[in-house]
Amino acid sequence: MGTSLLEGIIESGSYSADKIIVSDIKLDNDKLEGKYQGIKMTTDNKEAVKGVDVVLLAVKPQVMAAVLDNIKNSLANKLLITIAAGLSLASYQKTVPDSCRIIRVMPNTPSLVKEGISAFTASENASKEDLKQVKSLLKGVGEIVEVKEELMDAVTGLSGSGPAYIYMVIEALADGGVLMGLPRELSQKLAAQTVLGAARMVIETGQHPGELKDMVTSPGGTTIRAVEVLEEKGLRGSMIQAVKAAAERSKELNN
Ligand SMILES: NC(=O)C1=CN([C@@H]2O[C@H](COP(=O)(O)OP(=O)(O)OC[C@H]3O[C@@H](n4cnc5c(N)ncnc54)[C@H](O)[C@@H]3O)[C@@H](O)[C@H]2O)C=CC1
Ligand SMILES: O=C(O)[C@@H]1CCC=N1
Repeated sequence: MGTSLLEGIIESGSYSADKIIVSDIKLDNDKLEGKYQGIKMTTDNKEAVKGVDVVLLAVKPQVMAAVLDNIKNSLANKLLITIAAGLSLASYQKTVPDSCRIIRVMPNTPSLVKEGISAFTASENASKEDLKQVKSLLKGVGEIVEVKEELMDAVTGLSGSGPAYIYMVIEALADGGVLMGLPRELSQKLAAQTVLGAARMVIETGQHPGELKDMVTSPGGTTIRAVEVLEEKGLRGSMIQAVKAAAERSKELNN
């Protein structure tokens, strides 16, 4: 996820590569350094955060405590942005200096192609400038919305993890096309563009998805036969339960 954000941020022009230091214990130096002139790479988190104004943490929730403990002495007066699922603002505040402002963000991987959506929530000591900064950083990679912290687990279950559910839908649609005789490549193209087009219809017309579904569904036609199958097999119930399961897992990660 860190790489998706990094590449989206640089390519959208939100930040130039020569202002960024990437720290990762497993660095793929050649790849990023070759691609983005001036970007600095290190495996030393402590070194990386020393002279900067903004620190963005993109490690797994399970290693966050160790990473924070290692860098906490360099976080005074800095803006800390974290994209870790589940971890509350309070869980960081236990470790970082009081003067450190924290913004918790839940992005998603389509940020890589500037079609992401990120939700964020900020600590009380975050300034208007901090909010502006995070918005300008993330707006280059897609939509951005501010939410109350108690909604972050639900956001994680929906838009954070959601791209995976939709990739499964696209893969399954393509399999269906292949089953009915379409070549794989054509089938995948038809599937992906259908998902993209349907999403655009919801966003651009503002119509209820049920109403848009009805527009496709001719009486006695092909679509209603498929809708009957999807209802029998529990597509909508499965999606609702999937979002719930992921949101509950997000909550568990804070324990
Ligand atoms: N993958 C996704 O779609 C999303 C992930 N997130 C959050 O992003 C974070 C990263 O998740 P992924 O990108 O999926 O995991 P990942 O395993 O692909 O990336 C984590 C990176 O952290 C590095 N790393 C591990 N320990 C480190 C340490 N001590 N110091 C410096 N670097 C270290 C790893 O080498 C790796 O490159 C998680 O907190 C996750 O909850 C948030 C939204 C979406
Ligand atoms: O699977 C995960 O835990 C991360 C958080 C949201 C998307 N991926």
